[in-house]
Amino acid sequence: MSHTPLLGKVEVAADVTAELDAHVETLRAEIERFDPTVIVLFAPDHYNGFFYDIMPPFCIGTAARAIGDFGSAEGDLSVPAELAQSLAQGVMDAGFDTAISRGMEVDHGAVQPLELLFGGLSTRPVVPVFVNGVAVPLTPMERIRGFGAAVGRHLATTEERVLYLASGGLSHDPPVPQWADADDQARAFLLAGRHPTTQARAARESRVFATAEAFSQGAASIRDLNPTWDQAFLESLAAGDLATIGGYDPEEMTRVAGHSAHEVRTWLAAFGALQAAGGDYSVVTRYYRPIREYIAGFGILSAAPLGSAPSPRRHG
Ligand SMILES: O=C(O)CCc1cccc(O)c1O
Ligand SMILES: [Fe+2]
Repeated sequence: MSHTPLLGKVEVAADVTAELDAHVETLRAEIERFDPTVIVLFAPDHYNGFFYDIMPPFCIGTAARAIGDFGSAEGDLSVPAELAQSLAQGVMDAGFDTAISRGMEVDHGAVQPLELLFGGLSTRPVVPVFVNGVAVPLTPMERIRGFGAAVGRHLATTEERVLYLASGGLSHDPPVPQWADADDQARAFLLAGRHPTTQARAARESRVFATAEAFSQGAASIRDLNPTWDQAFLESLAAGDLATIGGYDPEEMTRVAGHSAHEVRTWLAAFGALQAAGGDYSVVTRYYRPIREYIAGFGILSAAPLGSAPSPRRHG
């Protein structure tokens, strides 16, 4: 699912809020029926936990703490360390040289789906898997599918009932600084801006709120949402056609869907994992709406392996 730190913080038409809430509720019920023993959470980061001093394409956390940006929950995630470590070994054995962290810091990108779907940070065991979705250079999209598949193949050898959960995207272009056009101060932040002062954090959050306000009135300089691109992405995922998405060109993604559209990497990793672990899948819940107030093409797509889906909605 998409995330946005503006959720619940800015005004959106009541029917849109109701529709989004209803779909989150559907997902919640779906997950409750599935009753996962562990959640593998593919999440991006917005220069809160990962910076340019060391920016890996992937990182598996054996322990993690949420930093609490934009009023999101702060505190420890409940990470099954041994499982996370064996997962890291498994994907490395499969040829994906993942980074690991024994003290990962995560932001709203990881926390929002946990709060929405589980009511908090530590109600279920979670293995956080950072997927870089903002800091160029970016590894090819096909590599992300492969990485996800390695995760799925490894976990399929365990007794765990795994929920693969991805957070991010779809098309959106929030005001996250870019190295290429950043001034010295912004570069210092992008390089190693961990644990900002309260004032620095507040300034950053105000900038996002101001941009969202302008954007919803059609007056921001950020790239527009791209519902056509978003729907095509969801359609390929729904059809199990991960090869098409694996062939996306990152530069074109930036151009047509915004600098933060690369967060869809988390979705590709999760569906890659699901497909590798369980074979063909069918969609259970699908939702999409471009919501400018949230600076988000907001989507939800859930799926389960064919034959195991809890009351799947079939087409035709
Ligand atoms: O953390 C930041 O500064 C950017 C936050 C942000 C804003 C709008 C939509 C998003 O999906 C998002 O992540
Ligand atoms: Fe984001």
